[in-house]
Amino acid sequence: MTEMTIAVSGLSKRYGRTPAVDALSFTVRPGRVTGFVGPNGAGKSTTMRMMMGLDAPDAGTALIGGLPYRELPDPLRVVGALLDAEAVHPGRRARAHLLWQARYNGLPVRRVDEVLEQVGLDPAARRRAGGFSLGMRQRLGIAGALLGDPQVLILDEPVNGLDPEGIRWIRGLLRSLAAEGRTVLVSSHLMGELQDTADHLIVIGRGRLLADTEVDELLAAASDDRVELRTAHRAEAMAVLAAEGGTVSVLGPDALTVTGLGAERIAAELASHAVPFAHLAPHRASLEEAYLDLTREAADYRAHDPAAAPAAAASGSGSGSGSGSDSAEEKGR
Ligand SMILES: Nc1ncnc2c1ncn2[C@@H]1O[C@H](COP(=O)(O)OP(=O)(O)OP(=O)(O)O)[C@@H](O)[C@H]1O
Repeated sequence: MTEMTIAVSGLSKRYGRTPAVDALSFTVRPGRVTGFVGPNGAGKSTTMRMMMGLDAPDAGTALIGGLPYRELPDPLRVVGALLDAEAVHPGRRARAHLLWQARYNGLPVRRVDEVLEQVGLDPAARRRAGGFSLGMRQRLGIAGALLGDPQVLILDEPVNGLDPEGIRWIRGLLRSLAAEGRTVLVSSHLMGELQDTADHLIVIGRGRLLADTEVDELLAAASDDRVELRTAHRAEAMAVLAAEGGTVSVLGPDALTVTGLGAERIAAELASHAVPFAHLAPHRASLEEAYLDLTREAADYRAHDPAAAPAAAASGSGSGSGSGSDSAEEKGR
């Protein structure tokens, strides 16, 4: 079977004078969940629409299994997409909507009941989509994407509107689709949403690539050697660890962070000075922190550009450690 990658190369699109997507290149591979992240207005939806042949690029290509979407011989069996959950006619019943989609695209009708069950909408199959909650409409859109049993899934903000049970469900679904060897691209403007879902991340800002990275690598790079320590004997612990060359800062009444000494060394020093402690663990950065580190310099740059206010606001909380000398903008080139 052809390897069903999504290959984006030099992709660009402007709306008037605004570049929505700017010379973007990346590859989405099978067998893993790839998160597509960036603040509101970063260009995720525009990129996905170009992948699906719904918008024409000004330059560059977006190929699925080596072909533009419009040249795929049997597109719905190759790619399933959720681009706009509001696209269902409100008067149409869920099952009738999927039946129409299946018949129109020459897909087996039995798939309709299979996908309704897969997304947990079978009890609502005969209800009109107009009465659905946003979460139910998302599930119906995902059912439509799965109808052709496609190798490639392109889902724009599928978590939007889902309740906690729904979020857990979609995580499981995406992970199992990837485990079956499918190519899964899922966008979100919230990094945290993808923390337990994505294996790989494509991060964009203002239409440009900021990072193309394994989630684990990004987290490791952002986690540095900070160790969190809880002890009721804060002053003694600070004295011992500072004397050993650690940099200690106070997090709370009984909480410290220590850099410059590993967790094992800290445990050994505290034990040898008979300072009791309750908790000692290496700090593990959240995806949100890693993302802020990654976009900080790009955000500083954007803060001087009034046209970029939404992107700057979305990534400008300013917490965390310095991001070193190579800027996120440079990494993207
Ligand atoms: N049809 C359009 N006409 C004019 N401008 C558009 C159109 N579609 C998108 N844009 C602009 O292109 C830029 C990228 O928008 P896009 O919707 O692709 O971003 P996004 O990353 O998907 O954002 P969100 O997270 O808000 O969905 C934005 O500046 C947006 O205003």
